[in-house]
Amino acid sequence: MKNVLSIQSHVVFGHAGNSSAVFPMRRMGVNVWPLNTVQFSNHTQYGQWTGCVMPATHLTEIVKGIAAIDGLKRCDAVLSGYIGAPEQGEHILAIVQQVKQANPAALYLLDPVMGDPDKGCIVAPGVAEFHCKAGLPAADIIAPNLLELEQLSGHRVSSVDDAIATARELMQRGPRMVLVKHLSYAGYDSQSFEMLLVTADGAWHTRRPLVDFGARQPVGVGDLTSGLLLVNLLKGLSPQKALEHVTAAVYEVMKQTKEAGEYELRVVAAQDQIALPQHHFPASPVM
Ligand SMILES: Nc1ncnc2c1ncn2[C@@H]1O[C@H](COP(=O)(O)OP(=O)(O)O)[C@@H](O)[C@H]1O
Ligand SMILES: Cc1ncc(COP(=O)(O)O)c(C=O)c1O
Ligand SMILES: [Mg+2]
Repeated sequence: MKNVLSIQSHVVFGHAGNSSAVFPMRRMGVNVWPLNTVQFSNHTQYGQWTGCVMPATHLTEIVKGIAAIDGLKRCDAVLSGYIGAPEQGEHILAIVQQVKQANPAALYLLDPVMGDPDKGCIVAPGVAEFHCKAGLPAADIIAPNLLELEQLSGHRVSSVDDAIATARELMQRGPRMVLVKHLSYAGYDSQSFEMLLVTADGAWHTRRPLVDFGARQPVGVGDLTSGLLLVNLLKGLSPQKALEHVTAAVYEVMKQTKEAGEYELRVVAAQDQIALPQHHFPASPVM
């Protein structure tokens, strides 16, 4: 069984950050060690929440405890997502180094959650800069959405070819794999939801049908997406197969959430379809 140290937000009510990704990752057969960067009542897209950001030293302290019982060598990957303050980012990078010292084969997947004021995703000042300057070079895999891809690269991205070139540009600075987890207006077709996975050797593209949520889009979709990608890779799937599973599994969750008339993701109800999706969306090689 693989072990993932998952460092992201925790919401008590609903699903975002670890509250979105941990259960599906476990359901896929991976052991998850959740380490929470914040504990909030609910995600920030409600416009109000209670709770607090953990002190950055808390993250290091917990990992120190795991090191003290000689547990770090069993860590196969670190996943990071929503962080509450840029200082937490520095502590996370030190944790990644420590894990890699204990297990040189460990992977680091960075989901550079940067916030999107239009969507109501609120992230502390300095976090986006942290991802661009320090996070990117330290990551083995990154999973930006289009907005995050543009911020990491410092330029607009307006087509699939552009997105591939930009992913490769970012790969010059560190990561060896880039998942563009929402191509948005850079995709081929505004009537479908598209993703792109880029490695040194290839690029694969998927599309799935849009589920109409109107203006109130569910939150935590990105966190679910990056968590499932990591699990698939740890389980030894090829990049192409990993992307196909993620595309279908997240679609099943979206579909069931819509059918139930819910706003919060139905990760528990859709667990069997996450494990064995009933839809298949091929990942087509690009170029
Ligand atoms: N099949 C789909 N149909 C409609 N909307 C989708 C579908 N899949 C994902 N979404 C929405 O697309 C957005 C994904 O945006 P993205 O920026 O990649 O992720 P996030 O903001 O969750 O990190 C989310 O708002 C999600 O609700
Ligand atoms: C607490 C918290 N964690 C994580 C996220 C990121 O969610 P998503 O997967 O939609 O990017 C958000 C977005 O608003 C959030 O409020
Ligand atoms: Mg996101």
